[in-house]
Amino acid sequence: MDTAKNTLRQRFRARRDVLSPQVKADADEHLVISLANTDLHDHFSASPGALIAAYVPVGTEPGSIAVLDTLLAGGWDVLLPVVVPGPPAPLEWARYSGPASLRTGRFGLLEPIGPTQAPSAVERSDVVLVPALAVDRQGVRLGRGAGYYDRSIAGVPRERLVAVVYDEELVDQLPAGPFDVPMGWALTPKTGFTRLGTT
Ligand SMILES: Nc1nc2c(c(=O)[nH]1)N(C=O)[C@@H](CNc1ccc(C(=O)N[C@@H](CCC(=O)O)C(=O)O)cc1)CN2
Ligand SMILES: Nc1ncnc2c1ncn2[C@@H]1O[C@H](COP(=O)(O)OP(=O)(O)OP(=O)(O)O)[C@@H](O)[C@H]1O
Repeated sequence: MDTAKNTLRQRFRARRDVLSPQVKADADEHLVISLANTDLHDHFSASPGALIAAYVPVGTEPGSIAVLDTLLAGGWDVLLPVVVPGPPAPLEWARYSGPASLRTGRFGLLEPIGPTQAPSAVERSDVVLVPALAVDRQGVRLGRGAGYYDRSIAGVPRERLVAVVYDEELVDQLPAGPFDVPMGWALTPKTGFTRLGTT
């Protein structure tokens, strides 16, 4: 199972590695539009002022700081993950209050400088945007392979969990592992929100 997942990770990574800056920028712009429009409120029945857990994209991960700023401008409270020292453990969380509030943390990831909140903070979120390399139509998500998110989101209702991927990374089937937490939605640049696991 792990070999199968690792082979798939390499394959999806290789595709991201050759994304042109223009394609990436267009995709990020579309994500901003999806999140700025009413989709979020329609799908999650959460009003501005509600809490959304997001992530700061690195490399060719879909999304941008502009996505985070769009959420802030829309009145959302935004939480970002903080990786704690040591072996993989549940993520801690801290509030995003703008690009100046970020500093480089573990693995070169940007993290908020403000006070951190316990891992359970994510369970108060109305929406959780989860980074992924791919997701399938049943909701099985392929992540980086360290298990940080699977350790962190098991207590979040599925219908609040959104895997953010490029359109080609929403696929028919991925191998599922025992700890995989199923996603309720995919968010892709071209299609916006797609409900997962309902057929
Ligand atoms: N933008 C973003 N933030 C995120 C995640 C993510 O996938 N994307 N995570 C999703 O889980 C968590 C961090 N998970 C990570 C897991 C492994 C590595 C990584 O690069 N590991 C290297 C070892 C680097 C080192 O030891 O210094 C490796 O595996 O080779 C980075 C982040 C939380 N924040
Ligand atoms: N809740 C958990 N408790 C203990 N081990 C876990 C848990 N979740 C995942 N793991 C372990 O972490 C490793 C990576 O898991 P998996 O392949 O599901 O990662 P992933 O979902 O791709 O990564 P991530 O969640 O970091 O994006 C595996 O060895 C898995 O057994």
